[in-house]
Amino acid sequence: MSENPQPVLRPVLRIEHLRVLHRDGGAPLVDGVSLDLAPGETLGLVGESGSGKSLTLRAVLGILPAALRAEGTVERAGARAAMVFQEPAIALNPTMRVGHLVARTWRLHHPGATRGQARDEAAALLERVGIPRARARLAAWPHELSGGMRQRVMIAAALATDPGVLLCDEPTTALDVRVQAQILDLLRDLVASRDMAMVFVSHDLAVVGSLCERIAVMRSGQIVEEGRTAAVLRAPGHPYTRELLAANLARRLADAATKGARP
Ligand SMILES: Nc1ncnc2c1ncn2[C@@H]1O[C@H](COP(=O)(O)OP(=O)(O)OP(=O)(O)O)[C@@H](O)[C@H]1O
Repeated sequence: MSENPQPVLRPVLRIEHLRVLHRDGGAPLVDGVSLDLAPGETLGLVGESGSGKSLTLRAVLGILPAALRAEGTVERAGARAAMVFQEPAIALNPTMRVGHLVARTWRLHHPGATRGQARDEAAALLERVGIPRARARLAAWPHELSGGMRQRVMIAAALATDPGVLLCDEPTTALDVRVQAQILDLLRDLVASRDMAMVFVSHDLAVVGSLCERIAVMRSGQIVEEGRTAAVLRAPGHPYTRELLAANLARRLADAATKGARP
């Protein structure tokens, strides 16, 4: 029988035995998380509120709150990581025009470039993330844009760093369902066209199911189950994953019933 081994790709992100702890002691908030991400791979990180998903992403990026510290290994193999946060209204600087934010971020990563080049790149990036009349919007303030457009600006700013890994922390939770779907389409398209890996934190298993090849389920700071998304959702091995699935299904059914009951 002939063997047909998969090429071994060097991971763009390797997390080993990551722990996040309070500086003044107590139980770890993230407790021994290990994950590998190949170039272009998509991983959904799910689990109930407080299970340690956001802190895992923040530890990868080195932006933990001052009261916390990380232990363990995070290797990025030269790939940059950029983060898209849940609430673009908070993450965006309200006193900076959106074009300036994107141009400035791009210029930080292209030191020899001129202001004019940075402006052109910013317009191209805003256009890439689906902002109509991008050049005219360079001068817009964040408050002049809708929530969905603001999240597109955040994604453009993340892309300006030319990341190998995009870390998304519930990037669509604050948006209405229609806009959510548009942003998910955009992320799907970006990951496919840029060979960018992505970690996508979400409560919503259906969203992860539609977006991510792999899934890791977190509970109390630990990964309790990990695998191909389709396999895990079809036949969850851990009781907690089954609970999460049941809770997700119940919520979806309740939402559908509420919508159906509207006059
Ligand atoms: N700055 C902080 N100081 C102390 N504890 C914190 C801090 N930030 C988060 N925590 C605690 O760490 C734990 C994990 O938080 P984290 O935000 O990673 O959870 P999460 O899984 O992302 O939850 P959610 O889905 O609600 O965003 C929680 O118990 C939280 O209360």
